[in-house]
Amino acid sequence: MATLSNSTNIFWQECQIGKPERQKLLNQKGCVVWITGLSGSGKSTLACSLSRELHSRGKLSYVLDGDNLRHGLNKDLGFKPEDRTENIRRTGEVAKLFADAGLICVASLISPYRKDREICRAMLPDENFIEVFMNMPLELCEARDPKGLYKLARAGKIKGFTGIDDPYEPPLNCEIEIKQEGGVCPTPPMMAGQIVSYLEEKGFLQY
Ligand SMILES: Nc1ncnc2c1ncn2[C@@H]1O[C@H](COP(=O)(O)OS(=O)(=O)O)[C@@H](OP(=O)(O)O)[C@H]1O
Ligand SMILES: Nc1ncnc2c1ncn2[C@@H]1O[C@H](COP(=O)(O)OP(=O)(O)O)[C@@H](O)[C@H]1O
Repeated sequence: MATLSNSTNIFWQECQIGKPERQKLLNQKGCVVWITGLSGSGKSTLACSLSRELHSRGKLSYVLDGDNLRHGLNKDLGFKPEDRTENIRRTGEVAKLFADAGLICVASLISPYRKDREICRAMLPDENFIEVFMNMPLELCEARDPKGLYKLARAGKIKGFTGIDDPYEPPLNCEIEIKQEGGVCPTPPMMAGQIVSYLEEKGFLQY
């Protein structure tokens, strides 16, 4: 894997059309909504529901889904800790570009390690990184098991599976937490509504 900061003699190029001009055009503020949680916790479901809701309001978003990125940009990476770290770093950099483009970038990755998420947060002004924790119990995720991966992990056929034999470090100070109420999971539109309310309140849905 390439080491970081290997380039020398490079200079930052500015353009006359910058983030403010793009945000004005779109009438919204670019930011990153970073959804973290166990496999099966509902990250992709929330990302898609949120993107649909924003679209219906005339707001431009783009979803960066961990599974999808691993089909292309991150296809050279596996699930060893250092590969996950690089996966999150690259996604953070791409998300930063989308936010700079003026979009509401929705990143949905397990992103199990706190320090990796903090590195992505530090790439942006703090208020522009909105960390959403899918706080669903492992038992629920495992019961859902839509891809049958927990079953394989329990059988020892997948090694280093998050929540089984690889750690998940919950956020300590996320902006939004999605959790069950009275043992019931909010519906996808309800989860998306929670994020939209936050974005509205913080002024991201207008410029
Ligand atoms: N060992 C192991 N641990 C966790 N997940 C695994 C593993 N192997 C494959 N998968 C599948 O990969 C999806 C997670 O990819 P991510 O890029 O989000 O993972 S990470 O953020 O780098 O940890 C994850 O997708 P989601 O279920 O949507 O979370 C799994 O389908
Ligand atoms: N709010 C919800 N209520 C009920 N089922 C859900 C909810 N969110 C997700 N699911 C279901 O749980 C499973 C895992 O969701 P998914 O979005 O793929 O999770 P992740 O991306 O975190 O792996 C899917 O079968 C999905 O339909």
